[in-house]
Amino acid sequence: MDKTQFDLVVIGAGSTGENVADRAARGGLSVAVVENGLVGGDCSYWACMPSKALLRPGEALRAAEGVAGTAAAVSGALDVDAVLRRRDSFASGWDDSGQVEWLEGAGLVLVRGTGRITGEREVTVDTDGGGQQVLRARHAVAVCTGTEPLVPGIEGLREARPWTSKDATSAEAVPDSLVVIGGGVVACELATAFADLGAGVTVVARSGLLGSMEPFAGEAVVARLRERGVEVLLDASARRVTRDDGAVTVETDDGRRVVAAEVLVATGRRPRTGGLGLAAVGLAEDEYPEVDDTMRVVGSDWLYAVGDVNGRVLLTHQGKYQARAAGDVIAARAAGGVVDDAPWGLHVATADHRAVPQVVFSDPQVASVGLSSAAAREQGLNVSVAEFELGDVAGAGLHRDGYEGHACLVVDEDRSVVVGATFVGPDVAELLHAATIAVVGEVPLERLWHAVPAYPTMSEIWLRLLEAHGRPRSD
Ligand SMILES: Cc1cc2nc3c(=O)[nH]c(=O)nc-3n(C[C@H](O)[C@H](O)[C@H](O)COP(=O)(O)OP(=O)(O)OC[C@H]3O[C@@H](n4cnc5c(N)ncnc54)[C@H](O)[C@@H]3O)c2cc1C
Ligand SMILES: NC(=O)c1ccc[n+]([C@@H]2O[C@H](COP(=O)([O-])OP(=O)(O)OC[C@H]3O[C@@H](n4cnc5c(N)ncnc54)[C@H](O)[C@@H]3O)[C@@H](O)[C@H]2O)c1
Repeated sequence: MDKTQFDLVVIGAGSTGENVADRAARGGLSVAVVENGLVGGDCSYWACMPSKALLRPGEALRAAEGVAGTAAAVSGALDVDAVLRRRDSFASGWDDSGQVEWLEGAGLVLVRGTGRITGEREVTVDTDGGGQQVLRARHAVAVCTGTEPLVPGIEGLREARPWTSKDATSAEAVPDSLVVIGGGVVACELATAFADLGAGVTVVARSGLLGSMEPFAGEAVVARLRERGVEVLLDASARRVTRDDGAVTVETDDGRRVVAAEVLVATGRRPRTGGLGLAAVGLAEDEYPEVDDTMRVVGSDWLYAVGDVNGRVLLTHQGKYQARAAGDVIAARAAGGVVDDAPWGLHVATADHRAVPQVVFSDPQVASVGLSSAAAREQGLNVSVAEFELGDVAGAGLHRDGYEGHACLVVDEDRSVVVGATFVGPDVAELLHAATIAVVGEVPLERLWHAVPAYPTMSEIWLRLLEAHGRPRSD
């Protein structure tokens, strides 16, 4: 085989790129994967895994402290060193040899270096060894290069050498104090983690927290952070940042000053497309490429953009879901086979539009799927919202003394189906998939009344929410 010619060339071996490549190879294609960092990408080394490894010990401690009887069995604070060493193991010590072994075992060819598009179906790699290799794709090129932190143009911020989520998730030590700029998922999770680990944390958010979710979610996270001694400044925009004698000062536009050892910027992401050569194929270099539901770039018959880089949904599980569709459709198109691109078909990522599940591992956890009530109304749906206090469910009371939590279902009354759900409270993450199934399956409320939650589990929240909504008549 000509080593420079493959059926598919994938740029980026993160969780998305790995899955595009694997699915296409299972479909019979030869695949090269180009990676200039660690095989496995952000999720494995600087995002999901290390951040959750930093958060889990605090959760476990709170769980034990929250039950009379076990509370007496735990004393003292977290063992920070042990937490950091456990985090290291979840990041595989930032060594990707395990993932490389998997990749090669799957029959994929790894090319280490930085790839860029230099023509139709052509990728030129500046290899890690210092040379260049030109890879030609018979059928398709898939760009799976992810996103990078967006550092806003706040005066002095860049010069103050801020932490990004990459620095925070791989931190070797816990700073005495940390100021977090931003109010989204990264800000909430990392503020929680570093507060658990003993840092004095301040959050500076220009509006509320978790703004795209149901308002009660962000409000609950703010309340708990404050209860635990985190200073949360809402409706506060960072105006200027300075670093002197090791300390960082963040000044807000209403004149407040926060001094801390480190500043973490958590203000969103931008596509990692710089230098990728997208301009050579008529696309903007610094924008999320527009794709159809098979992840093919609009206007092209060979270029795909999958996962974070297309900006549809910045979540590992959705990137992998897109990857399964894209890998399969690339193989199908290469074979001249049938393409099933109707909504919910084999080769499309329909769930991206209306059934995305997400868990924020803050304290309390926030788990949501589908549309928020505000988004559903904006879409013109005839919406009703059923709400219930999770703490009033027997299983939740057993789970933790004085359990506090809240949940809601967003119902499209015209179709009598659930289009969104949000659960807030300790350990609600595992409640979410039932809601995802209800939303994706468009299960009529009439039928949901027959899905009986076991007693006494937290899942009885479903029964209470259905009762709060009222039983629909089936005639
Ligand atoms: C702090 C944090 C926590 C998160 N936690 C969660 C979570 O709990 N759950 C969840 O679902 N999502 C989470 N996310 C989001 C998740 O990390 C991303 O959605 C996911 O990593 C995207 O995967 P990807 O493969 O599309 O991109 P990436 O993981 O970014 O992979 C892209 C790969 O492409 C490589 N690359 C880039 N350019 C080139 C080039 N020109 N040539 C060669 N290689 C290149 C990069 O080195 C990288 O390995 C979190 C994000 C952050 C920041
Ligand atoms: N558990 C998870 O699933 C998980 C965890 C972490 C991250 N992620 C994903 O990673 C992505 C990135 O997360 P994120 O928190 O960085 O982004 P985000 O979009 O969730 O939040 C960005 C925050 O920064 C604020 N902001 C934006 N520009 C600003 C500016 N100039 N000044 C001050 N504030 C500004 C926004 O108001 C918002 O509060 C998200 O899409 C998220 O879904 C997921």
